[in-house]
Amino acid sequence: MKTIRVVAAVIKAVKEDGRTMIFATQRGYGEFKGGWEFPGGKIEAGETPQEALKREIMEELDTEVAVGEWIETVEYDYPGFHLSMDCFWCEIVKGDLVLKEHEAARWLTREELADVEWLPADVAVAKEIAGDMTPAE
Ligand SMILES: Nc1nc2c([nH]c(=O)n2[C@H]2C[C@H](O)[C@@H](COP(=O)(O)OP(=O)(O)OP(=O)(O)O)O2)c(=O)[nH]1
Repeated sequence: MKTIRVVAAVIKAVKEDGRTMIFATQRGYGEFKGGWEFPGGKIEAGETPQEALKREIMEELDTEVAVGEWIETVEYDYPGFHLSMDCFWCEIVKGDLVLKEHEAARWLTREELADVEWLPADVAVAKEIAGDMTPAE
């Protein structure tokens, strides 16, 4: 089966009340339209995952991110292809997260991470991230 190598940004921000929020986007086109994901895309030849991620977030959201720690690499079999997806913590350096390709976006608290319809490959990542975040007091 064909393998698609993708990189995804788990963009976090600390809000005024001290809570950490995660940015989730809803796909606006294609096979998975309507599903929720972490923004990102396919790694092109010659790119490091970090370079691909910075490029994709600039293209999709008009925003510069700093790519931080690697979280995990998701390996998932879709009916037509195998997905290998590197997930990284990211923070916004500059920009307003303009939705150029996505249908919608939400900032989610740890508790809200279970509230959106994640793409099949993302369900486990969302759980893992919730486990890494500090619960609300
Ligand atoms: N970006 C992203 N893609 C994901 C996630 N979960 C998941 O299953 N995918 C799948 C959907 C797509 O089949 C593939 C990513 O492709 P993409 O369409 O975002 O990549 P791209 O921007 O380079 O796309 P394109 O120019 O070829 O349309 O990975 C996720 O959290 N983020």
